[in-house]
Amino acid sequence: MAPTPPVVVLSGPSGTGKSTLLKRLFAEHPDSFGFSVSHTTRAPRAGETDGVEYHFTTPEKFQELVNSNAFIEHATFAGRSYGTSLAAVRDVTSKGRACILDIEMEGVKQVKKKPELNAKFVFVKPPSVEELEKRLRGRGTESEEAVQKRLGQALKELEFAETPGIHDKIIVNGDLDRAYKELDEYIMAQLK
Ligand SMILES: Nc1ncnc2c1ncn2[C@@H]1O[C@H](COP(=O)(O)OP(=O)(O)OP(=O)(O)O)[C@@H](O)[C@H]1O
Repeated sequence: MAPTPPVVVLSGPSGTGKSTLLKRLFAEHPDSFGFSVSHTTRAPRAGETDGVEYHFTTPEKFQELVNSNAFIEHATFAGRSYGTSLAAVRDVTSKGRACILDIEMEGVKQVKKKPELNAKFVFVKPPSVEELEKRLRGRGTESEEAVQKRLGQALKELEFAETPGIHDKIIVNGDLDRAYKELDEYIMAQLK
């Protein structure tokens, strides 16, 4: 039997380039990867379908899932809960695809406590905080207040990433092509 494909956790400050790198990875290897479908208590937006973008869930049902230890990581942002269930991860790996989790620091800490997942942890680092600020502004998706908030959080994430033994691979996303090559080589080696 083929071995179960790996779970790869990608984290790093907002604006560091995770989505950009992942988009390219998925495009270049269309059959190798999948994202797990998360649970959320937020309402579906127009065009969103239950079980596709998210598993839309009531707060009561979400709490039941927390209590039954169904989530490998979960968190609440702005009053809405989000979680990644083990079943959602296995849905991806059982199809022979590596499951990529794009999560933030608190989620990383929780997944770290699940050694049975055998996850690999990749951290995407900006070349400098100044460059990160430039990218966040350049993306043009955030208000000034949101940029400041994300930068404050980024400093915490960068400090956390210094903890020895947290990440299996740290990639500095300075030159995009070079960073992509490093990510591609590391992840493809995990798939062998
Ligand atoms: N190596 C790079 N050099 C210059 N600009 C980059 C590089 N990588 C990404 N960018 C740009 O930086 C901005 C932020 O990238 P992206 O949205 O991929 O970040 P992210 O880490 O996924 O952020 P979030 O966690 O908020 O979703 C984008 O405008 C993207 O085009």
